[in-house]
Amino acid sequence: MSFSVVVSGATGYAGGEVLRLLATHPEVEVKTVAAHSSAGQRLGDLAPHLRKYANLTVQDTTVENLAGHDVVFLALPHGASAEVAAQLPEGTLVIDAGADHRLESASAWEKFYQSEHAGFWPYGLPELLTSEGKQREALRGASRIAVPGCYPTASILALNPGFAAGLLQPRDVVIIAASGTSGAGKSLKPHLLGSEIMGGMLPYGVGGGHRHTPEIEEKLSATAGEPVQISFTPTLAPMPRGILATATAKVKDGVGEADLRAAWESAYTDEPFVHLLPEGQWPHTKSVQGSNHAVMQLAFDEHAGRVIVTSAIDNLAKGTAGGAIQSMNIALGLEENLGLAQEGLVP
Ligand SMILES: NC(=O)C1=CN([C@@H]2O[C@H](COP(=O)(O)OP(=O)(O)OC[C@H]3O[C@@H](n4cnc5c(N)ncnc54)[C@H](OP(=O)(O)O)[C@@H]3O)[C@@H](O)[C@H]2O)C=CC1
Ligand SMILES: CC(=O)N[C@@H](CCC(=O)OP(=O)(O)O)C(=O)O
Repeated sequence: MSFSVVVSGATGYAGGEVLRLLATHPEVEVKTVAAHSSAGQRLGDLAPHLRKYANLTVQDTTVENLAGHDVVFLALPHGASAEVAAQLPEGTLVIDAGADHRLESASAWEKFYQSEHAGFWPYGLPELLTSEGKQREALRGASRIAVPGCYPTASILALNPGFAAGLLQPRDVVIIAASGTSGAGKSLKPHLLGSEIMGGMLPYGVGGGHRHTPEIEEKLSATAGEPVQISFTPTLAPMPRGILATATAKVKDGVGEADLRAAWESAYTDEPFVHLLPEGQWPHTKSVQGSNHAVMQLAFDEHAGRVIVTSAIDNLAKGTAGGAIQSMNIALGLEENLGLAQEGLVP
């Protein structure tokens, strides 16, 4: 049996990546693609790389066009998914790549998104260690899933094992992450003009203002069982895809390198897509490009009393579309790695 799927936001980077990965998925059939301003056009004229779906005509994102499928992927701008999602049948699996249902805290949502909170769905990060075990269990049979943001995926995976094992201090956590330009979506943005971003790097959202700050804090706090406070700085890197996050936290008294390594190893050793690299190897964004894998390495800086964890993901794969499909597989009771067999694209 195959599951019928509609991808809304199909003409965007995230929706396009969902389609690219689903093209090799043996248990689903993409029946409908939808978007907004490009409705009525042939997908092949807008996204020629998606050959399998070239002859599908882009539909408008309406409840009527989305209903009637087993699975609905929403890859729309923030704020655009909540209203349509609320009108879809309970039995439909709805997977939202946008932010609308990621935050449990209504006040954090209102502060960072300046709009009404739409509610909270199970968080689509299967490897997250929670007080009730791995988040994977909360996704089994779920009918609504909120896919994490790309920076939160890289950052939370980097620090979660240390908080789950009670090894890290909850204050003075610093995360600096570099993202490829596709993280900003396909619409024209003045700070992303090719001639200015190629060959150079710049920070943005500096000083605690980036909307991924509350998302990272909320999930790490739930794991730690106490409020975790982070300072997060994103930067733009001259590459189309990829995130390299460097996260550092002070360790608790008496914690050493062996404790840290044991915690990260035990968190990820059985995970199909998240890996602590062998000692001495450090993550490279190229090695996960196009794949659903996340790779990381840690070091203990004894002088500073801090653990330093560097993690790499592809923002469009594990950071969005890959994570969304992995979560779909779990929710539907399929093998978790279906449609996600791609290795990294090197060089
Ligand atoms: N890019 C990334 O790395 C990541 C993105 N995400 C999230 O995925 C979502 C999509 O991002 P991304 O693909 O980058 O964005 P893009 O700008 O590349 O694409 C946006 C898509 O949404 C459609 N769209 C725009 N406005 C509306 C609307 N009002 N109603 C319905 N459809 C609309 C567009 O259709 P049309 O072209 O026809 O107007 C297009 O298909 C966002 O919520 C983003 O936060 C999450 C993690 C990472
Ligand atoms: C480079 C870049 O601009 N990145 C985006 C993050 C994209 C993403 O994953 O986050 P959301 O799903 O929350 O939009 C940004 O900083 O806004």
